[in-house]
Amino acid sequence: MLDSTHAIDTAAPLLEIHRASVMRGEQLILDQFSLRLATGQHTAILGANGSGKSTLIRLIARQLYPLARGDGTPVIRVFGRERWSVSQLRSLIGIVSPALQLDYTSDAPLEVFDAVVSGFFAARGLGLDHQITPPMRERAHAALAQMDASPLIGREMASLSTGEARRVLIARALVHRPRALLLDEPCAGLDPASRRRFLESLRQLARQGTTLLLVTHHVEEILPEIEHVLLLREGRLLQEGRKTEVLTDAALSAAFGMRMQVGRRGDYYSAEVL
Ligand SMILES: Nc1ncnc2c1ncn2[C@@H]1O[C@H](COP(=O)(O)OP(=O)(O)OP(=O)(O)O)[C@@H](O)[C@H]1O
Repeated sequence: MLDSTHAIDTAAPLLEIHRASVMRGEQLILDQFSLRLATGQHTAILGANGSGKSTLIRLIARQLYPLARGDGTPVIRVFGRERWSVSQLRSLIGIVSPALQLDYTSDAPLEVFDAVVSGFFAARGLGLDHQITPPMRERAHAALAQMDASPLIGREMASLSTGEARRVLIARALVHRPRALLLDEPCAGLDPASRRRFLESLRQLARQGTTLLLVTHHVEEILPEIEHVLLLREGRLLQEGRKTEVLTDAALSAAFGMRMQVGRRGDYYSAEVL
């Protein structure tokens, strides 16, 4: 089925990674990694420090390239297609990472609304050649409201708290109404109450139809809506499947290299080192 706004094949998986290997220098960082994400299949990728999570995100964001395969078959496809421009890709999969946050909260002046609306131009802020149309303005306001970030309009990005800046950057990614949001360590730096409030706003997005791909070290951040979990270890897929099958003491202990015990608190999971 073709979607007229993006000319995409909506019957194809949203994201397919087929046996991707990535080298950095002499080191193989991702080793034959595969992932298949259907629209609506909220997924968590869990792994210890150095397991390859950021490398995977950089691969999806096209900031790193996989080793070509001898048979020429595509390693990454989005809605069944290998080639997309970076701006087309952003309008299908929004990405929010700590690296992006660092860039947007640096000292170079940038006002919150400008940061969000400039998402339409894939630019860090607004330039003289950027023509903001009324629908763009409206969409930027709606995305800020969706993330409870409207009161921040007028503030400088550099003046925001970690959690506030993250909400604004998610709003920026949402201006395109992306099919999926890839969130790298979305709760890093948040206190426990802010973390829970933030997770609840992500749940709203998931319920409203944005497919979430969450990359994290923390089992506690796996939203109830996420049913599909991948465990990464040393650049390889250790285990993949339904949350109830993957979040076990044995699997987490293997992923993190230490004895761990999984617990449940209401709709969320928890894990502690024994
Ligand atoms: N530019 C690079 N050159 C060489 N090795 C690298 C480079 N970038 C990352 N690595 C190595 O690749 C491995 C995976 O790193 P990556 O940052 O993807 O892990 P991660 O799971 O995101 O870790 P963390 O949770 O600490 O952010 C690590 O062993 C790291 O040292």
